[in-house]
Amino acid sequence: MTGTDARFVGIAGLVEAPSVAVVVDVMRAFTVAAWTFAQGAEKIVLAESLDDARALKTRHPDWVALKDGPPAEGFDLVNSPGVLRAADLRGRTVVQKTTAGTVGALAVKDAALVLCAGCVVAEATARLLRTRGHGSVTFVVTGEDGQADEDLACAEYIARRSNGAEVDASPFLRRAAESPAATELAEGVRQGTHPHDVALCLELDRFPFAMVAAVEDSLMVLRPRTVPAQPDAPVT
Ligand SMILES: O=C(O)[C@H](CS(=O)(=O)O)OP(=O)(O)O
Ligand SMILES: [Mg+2]
Repeated sequence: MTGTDARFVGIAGLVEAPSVAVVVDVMRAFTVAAWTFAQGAEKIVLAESLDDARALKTRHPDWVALKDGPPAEGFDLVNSPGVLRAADLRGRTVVQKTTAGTVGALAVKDAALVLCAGCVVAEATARLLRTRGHGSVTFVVTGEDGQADEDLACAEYIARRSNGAEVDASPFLRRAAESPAATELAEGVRQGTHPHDVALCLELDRFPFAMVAAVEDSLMVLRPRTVPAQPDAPVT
């Protein structure tokens, strides 16, 4: 492969399953997912609906159910990295349902490779794309019908890094910091928040792993995948 041929689409713009999809949700689903793994979770089941999430929790009482918005009966956690980083999730399975991120990942469940990403796993995601040598990558910009600038900026940054280009991250992070989503989180418009959420969502490369989603026993399951630093080394 000589480089990534990137296209950027909103969820509604997905007409057919791409071969390789990078689903981006900076604020907050995939920042939360990364923190979930950092806190020890084994896997995340991406739920199709709130009812599905509740049903999974009922069937597996030891699983941890998480949704966006305010705390709700039947759910253990909210979609907030500031809240998540205080949780002990060692060995746990987490069920996640959010408005944008999880919907985007489920929309590309038939793709050959699905990565879920935010700023906190940007370089690991780009490295995985480089090491696997895929030529054509569809970046799913999950927020605001594909217009969310925090997601688009992150997607554009990962696309450039996946080609091995030296990229100054600051303008991309500035766009994310100045996005409507960041303002809504900072001003308390969104619910189920923590004061550090925006800052945590903007921590570039906080984690060394990428996140790969795949269908397992008819559920869409997200797992961390550590990617070797050397561009040509095999993926673990
Ligand atoms: O939790 C979030 O930040 C959003 C939901 S909302 O915009 O606050 O209602 O969900 P996400 O899927 O993480 O973008
Ligand atoms: Mg979002």
